[in-house]
Amino acid sequence: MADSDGFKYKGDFRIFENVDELATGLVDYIAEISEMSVKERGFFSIALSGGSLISFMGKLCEAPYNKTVDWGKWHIFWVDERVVAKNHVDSNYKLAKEVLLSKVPILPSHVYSINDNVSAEEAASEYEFVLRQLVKTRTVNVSESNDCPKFDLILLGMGPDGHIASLFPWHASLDLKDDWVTYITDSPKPPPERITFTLPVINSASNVAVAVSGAAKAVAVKLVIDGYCKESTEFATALPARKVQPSDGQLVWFLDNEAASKLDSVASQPPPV
Ligand SMILES: O=C(O)[C@H](O)[C@@H](O)[C@H](O)[C@H](O)COP(=O)(O)O
Repeated sequence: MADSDGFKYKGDFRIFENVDELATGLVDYIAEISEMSVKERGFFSIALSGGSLISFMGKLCEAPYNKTVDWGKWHIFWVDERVVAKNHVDSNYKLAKEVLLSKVPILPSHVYSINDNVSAEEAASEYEFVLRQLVKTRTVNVSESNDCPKFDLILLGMGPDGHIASLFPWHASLDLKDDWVTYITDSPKPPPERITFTLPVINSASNVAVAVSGAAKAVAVKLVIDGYCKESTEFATALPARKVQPSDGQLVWFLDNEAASKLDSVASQPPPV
């Protein structure tokens, strides 16, 4: 449905019976984009968020992916990171390392984690500097319409408030146009200090996937995809996830039945016989 300003939400969605099937669908898709990117560019640049998304990715360590994926070509980034030590329980890097990076042959020099020895502000500007170098060498592709990095794949989760990465509803960071990476010190989801890609970078990617599960997210999913929800007084336009609209790329949602349960297209299906 179009918003009052005529904005019409674009994106595909895939709905799965349960989180196990969602995880299989997601890793199949990641393996496919990886193969395509390596064929086209010789590299695969992938940016990860934190949260349950990473547990879904655990299936990449299993057959057939552990053998068929060209791990040596992967370059791994973080869409957002909590400003904590890399061995801290809140670190997105630590989670990805435990679930995936320590179990597959990704080259340590291709893992671009955030400097955990400096302030949030310094970490964000250092990370942007690193990205600029990698865009120059085209390890990360560049967008043709702006000078932003064009990641082969950006993976996002979504909170019940509609946040993605560390971009939260009504936060000034949502309006940044020129920065690639920014920092916040007031995250409503702990811990408070985080660094995050900005919307222009997320929306410049070739592919963006949002993986969401559970009934607690159903209202936000409905607001973002359908643009309204009778059970909520929130404005759909305020949800950061609704601002994820790749300008020249594909957006795919991976949902389990519970998260998708309020969508128009699902609610209008006849009940199974
Ligand atoms: O570091 C973070 O906190 C995240 O990157 C954040 O954006 C996360 O992806 C969502 O909050 C969904 O997390 P869950 O899937 O665990 O609910």
